[in-house]
Amino acid sequence: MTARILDGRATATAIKSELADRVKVLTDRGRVPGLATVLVGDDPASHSYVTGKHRDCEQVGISSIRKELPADVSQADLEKVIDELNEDPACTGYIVQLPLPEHINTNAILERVDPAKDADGLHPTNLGRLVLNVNEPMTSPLPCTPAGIVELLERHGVELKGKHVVVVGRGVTVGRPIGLLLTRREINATVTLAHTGTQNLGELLAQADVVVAAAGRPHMIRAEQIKDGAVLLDVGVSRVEDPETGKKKLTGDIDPAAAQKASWLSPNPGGVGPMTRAMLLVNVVESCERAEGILT
Ligand SMILES: Nc1nc2c(c(=O)[nH]1)N[C@@H](CN(C=O)c1ccc(C(=O)N[C@@H](CCC(=O)O)C(=O)O)cc1)CN2
Repeated sequence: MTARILDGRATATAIKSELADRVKVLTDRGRVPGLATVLVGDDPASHSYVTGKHRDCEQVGISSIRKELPADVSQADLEKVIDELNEDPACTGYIVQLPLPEHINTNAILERVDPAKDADGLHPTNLGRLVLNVNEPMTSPLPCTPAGIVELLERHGVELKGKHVVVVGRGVTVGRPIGLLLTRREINATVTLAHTGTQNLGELLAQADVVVAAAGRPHMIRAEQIKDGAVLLDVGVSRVEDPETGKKKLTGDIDPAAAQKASWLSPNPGGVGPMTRAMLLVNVVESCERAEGILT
């Protein structure tokens, strides 16, 4: 068996085309969606993700604002930028690119974002709504990567109902929130959250119908660990030196040989990453639609 590809690039392109029509409706009514990004420091990967977010905005007609701060910015100065964005009417939603430098209290920053402008769905109020399941119908943004994974599977017709999903990784952007989403009644999966401290990971993987690998450990999930026909979502990303070229290349958490045993695989790059970006745009558009009374 060779896995079929969960094509995140093509799916994200389709979502962006649908969003462009919705943005036109909003702008025709005088409500222009505007995404701001806050980037601290000069990490090349974070720079490239933020650049991609602005490019996506341009493609669908969302205006965008870019705030860049030095790596040694103080907590107080960063909070000032957050306060300005909370007040800026041109910014209808924004994100603070993660990770932030170690001297910054990340949770305090996430908590300072106006929950109504939280385009990442990572404010405690919005995560709390996910926990309480008050989000049905959608009244607040979902974290982008978990929402992107669900959308990617749905658009490829992969059923999650009754399936055992093993999530590897407990980060705030993927591992922790995805279980809350997948165990909702309308999705109805059973979720085990594993992480780098899990002692019987092998046993859990052998039982998994679906594996969400989000630990950021290159090729940690191997073919011999997974069940025949498992669905594999490769989320974690590391930059590893290619022995042939000596250059750094993107490497996911799943060993490519696992594709021979899986039924579906999201490649990395080209799988969940583009979906994360597409769902960010969805959050921005939906918050404007809610404000306009189009989405209830
Ligand atoms: N505030 C946030 N910070 C971070 C998030 C997040 O959702 N919100 N997630 C990640 C980074 N991220 C978005 O910010 C992100 C990562 C990867 C991609 C992506 O499209 N990757 C491409 C490959 C890109 C490359 O070639 O370098 C792919 O997978 O095909 C998009 C967004 C951590 N921080």
